[in-house]
Amino acid sequence: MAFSHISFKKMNGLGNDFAVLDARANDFQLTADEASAIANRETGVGCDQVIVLEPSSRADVFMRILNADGSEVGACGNASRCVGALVAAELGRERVTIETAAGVLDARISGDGLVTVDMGVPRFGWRDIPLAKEEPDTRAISLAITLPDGRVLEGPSVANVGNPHAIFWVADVDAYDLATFGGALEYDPIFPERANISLAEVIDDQTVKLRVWERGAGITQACGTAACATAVSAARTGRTGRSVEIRLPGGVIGIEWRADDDHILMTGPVAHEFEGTLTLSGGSLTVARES
Ligand SMILES: N[C@@H](CCC[C@H](N)C(=O)O)C(=O)O
Repeated sequence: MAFSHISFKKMNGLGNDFAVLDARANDFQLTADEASAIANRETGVGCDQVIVLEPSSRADVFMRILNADGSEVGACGNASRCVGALVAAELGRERVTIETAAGVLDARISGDGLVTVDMGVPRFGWRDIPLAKEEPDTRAISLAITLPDGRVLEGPSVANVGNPHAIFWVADVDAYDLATFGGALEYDPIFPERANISLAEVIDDQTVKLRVWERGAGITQACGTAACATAVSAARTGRTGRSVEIRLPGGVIGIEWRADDDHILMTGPVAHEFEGTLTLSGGSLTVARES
């Protein structure tokens, strides 16, 4: 590791949890192995993603996102809300901007403790997802998967909202054990950069129930970008309107796919868990929890 002591904050968005490290004043780079060690729930801080805050010349902060397996990615909806809340509190403002590898996001804090992030415009072209081969209609691609119990999942919608998502529409999301087959779908050859895999059930034209297997992290309590990708895919396929409530195991995210400019507005809560210090000594990581 390129650091010996660094403080962290443990936060979550609807149970999707993060170790947030601050490299703005104290410059360091994490390797994939170091991020995995921090994410380890037995020996590290324990989290789905490691978030590193860095200086930005285009926004109030740059947010680097590393999955629990160490892979670096372009977007994380729940972490965007957490970082938005942190930086807004630091600056004493209600609106802040966050640069990510996928672009600059605008975050707004409302008086009710919720944070709204403009997640930008979704992309649906097969090269944008990306997919390994041309698919003429990304509202339902030609992928079909036979599950170990013989049932078939087919025709997922796909979308890129800064990261790749595949959404399988089913009648009952609880009738499937996503943990047993999510990993194989994440690595299906149709997804050259792997993908986040969701099962989605339409409750009514304003409500969708969602379970997510996250690329690089496995099953999580909530995934903000999956909520965005699901909402836009639901609207695109005529399953819902453009304003929906996405119900995840960890709670509810509100999504509005704005008609004026196609930007996705994601609204949800953030939570502070505890703070602490990471120390590297003799090549091993120790975690001291301070509050
Ligand atoms: N939990 C996040 C998504 C994190 C990245 C994702 N696993 C990927 O690899 O694309 C969210 O709330 O969006």
